[in-house]
Amino acid sequence: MITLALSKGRIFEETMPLLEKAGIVPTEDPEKSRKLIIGTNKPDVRIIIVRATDVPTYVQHGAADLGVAGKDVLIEHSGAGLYQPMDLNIAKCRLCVAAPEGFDYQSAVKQGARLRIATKYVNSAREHFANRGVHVDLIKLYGSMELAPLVGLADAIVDLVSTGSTLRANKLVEVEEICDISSRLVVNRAALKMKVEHLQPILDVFAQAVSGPSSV
Ligand SMILES: Nc1ncnc2c1ncn2[C@@H]1O[C@H](COP(=O)(O)OP(=O)(O)OP(=O)(O)O)[C@@H](O)[C@H]1O
Ligand SMILES: O=P(O)(O)OC[C@H]1O[C@H](OP(=O)(O)OP(=O)(O)O)[C@H](O)[C@@H]1O
Repeated sequence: MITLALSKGRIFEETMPLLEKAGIVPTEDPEKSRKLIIGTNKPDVRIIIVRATDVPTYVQHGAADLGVAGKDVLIEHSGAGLYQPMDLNIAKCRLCVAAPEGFDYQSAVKQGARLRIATKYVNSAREHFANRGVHVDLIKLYGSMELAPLVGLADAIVDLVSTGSTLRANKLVEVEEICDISSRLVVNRAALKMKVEHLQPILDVFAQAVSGPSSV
């Protein structure tokens, strides 16, 4: 049995076309079903539905053989045992520093101000500000980071931006880009060795599907 860990929403939706190219079709839609283990048309392949941030944990511990996780999630996850064979080029966005429209971030940085930064991405944020020599107090949040500067919890945030509409809706502007983000396939190293006959064909089809629309 091969177990694939996916999160509901964009990761599931954007992974589906790649799975279909591998001839794998889920028997249920996780948006409609409350089931957390979903079968597929292949009796030896199942999909487990987990939180996006939990995908690396399930794969690391071998509860899933492989999974799809954002680079943002993988940077924050600490743990060995994960093999990252490919960038699937899905769920694309960027990790940014954003601040309220009226806040002169660059001047504050130049003046050496100590900034309060709200984020879910503390490892990425710590590294980014350390590289820039910016003094920060990091405030860990689990979502809705855009709210923090609006209510005085933080001076700025580190969050994902795609269209920019969430920032605009909350009168925030991007002041620095940290890195591009996309989702990666992650594979349990032990599973790769022990289940290579089952896993390798799936990995091969994923690789072909990612490399171009003309491939099968
Ligand atoms: N607006 C966006 N556009 C494109 N990709 C995004 C966007 N927001 C997040 N992503 C990517 O999709 C992944 C999954 O995001 P999703 O919103 O489904 O989960 P989450 O709410 O971030 O995680 P969790 O449920 O564990 O808190 C993220 O880890 C990121 O790589
Ligand atoms: O630039 P945009 O296109 O507006 O996208 C950016 C938003 O997308 C992500 O949130 P998401 O939609 O995943 O909601 P969540 O944080 O509640 O999961 C991210 O945390 C931003 O809030």
